Amino acid sequence: MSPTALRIATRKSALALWQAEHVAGLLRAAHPGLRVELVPLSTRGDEILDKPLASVGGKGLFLKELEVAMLEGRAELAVHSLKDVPAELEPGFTLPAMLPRADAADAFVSNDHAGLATLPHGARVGTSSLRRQAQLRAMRPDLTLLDLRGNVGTRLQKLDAGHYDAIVLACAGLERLGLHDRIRARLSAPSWLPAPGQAAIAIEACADHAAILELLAVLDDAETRQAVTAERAMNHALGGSCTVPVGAWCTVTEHGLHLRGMVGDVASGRLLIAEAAGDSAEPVPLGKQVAELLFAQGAAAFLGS
Ligand SMILES: NCc1[nH]cc(CCC(=O)O)c1CC(=O)O
Repeated sequence: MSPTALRIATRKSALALWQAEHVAGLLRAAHPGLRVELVPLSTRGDEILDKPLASVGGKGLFLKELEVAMLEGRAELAVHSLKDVPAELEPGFTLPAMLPRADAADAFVSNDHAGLATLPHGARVGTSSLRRQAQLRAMRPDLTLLDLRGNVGTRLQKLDAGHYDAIVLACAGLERLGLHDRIRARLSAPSWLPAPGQAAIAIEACADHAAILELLAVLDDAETRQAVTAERAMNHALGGSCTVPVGAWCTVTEHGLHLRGMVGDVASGRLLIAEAAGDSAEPVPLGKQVAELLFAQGAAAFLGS
């Protein structure tokens, strides 16, 4: 029997609520008559704001409460930014849909400066992402890198309050929040790599609820899934945590997939970069291949902890 209503577990940040509303609208349009509502929840990842994410347990913090809500029957699905979803899901869960990807570039955001290249010597740049820190170090060893956590609105407020000369955010998040005007410059591939899965919205559900999975799967975008599956497979093969600076960018063309991957070191600003092409039906082997190429360049020394 097909469900008549779906409840979407979501975090309460403006970006999370926008994404959950977006999915709700798509589900209502795809399934006329289906009732869809939001179940906003607090997660530990949202509550712990004073420490770098990597030191308090990583990405899973943002998912846990939403997964518990699904297990307890308070929601049928959860909506996430795929980049916040760990390489390996908790047992019993699956990602039945990934929406078409938005702009995966990062955004250079500043009130006083047009781009990274024209920042004055020693300028203060805010980001707690190790991937962003390592790439900033590589391009501009002179910069002062400062931690910056919180949701998108909080980060912009801290910039506007003068705590930083510039900050780095995801273009996709700014665009979804109607903040496109804050993007001073795009930091984009191939010279700057996004996080695995950046700019893709994922739907998570219990793996054994076949009727629900069927309703959700209509929103899946095959090309996005191929690309982000390759990126996430690479990340997983590298150890798949957010305690290491890892970037990945996979493009999909008529000729197949092309994956470029990066492992970096924040202290030295050294970046290892590898790339390979593969068949669009085989994204996981491609991700593993690029991870192997990075290991062949010495990635293990960057990952060791
Ligand atoms: N880490 C928080 C987060 N998770 C997803 C996005 C942006 C949207 C996306 O990548 O889909 C952001 C904000 C940011 O990095 O600026």
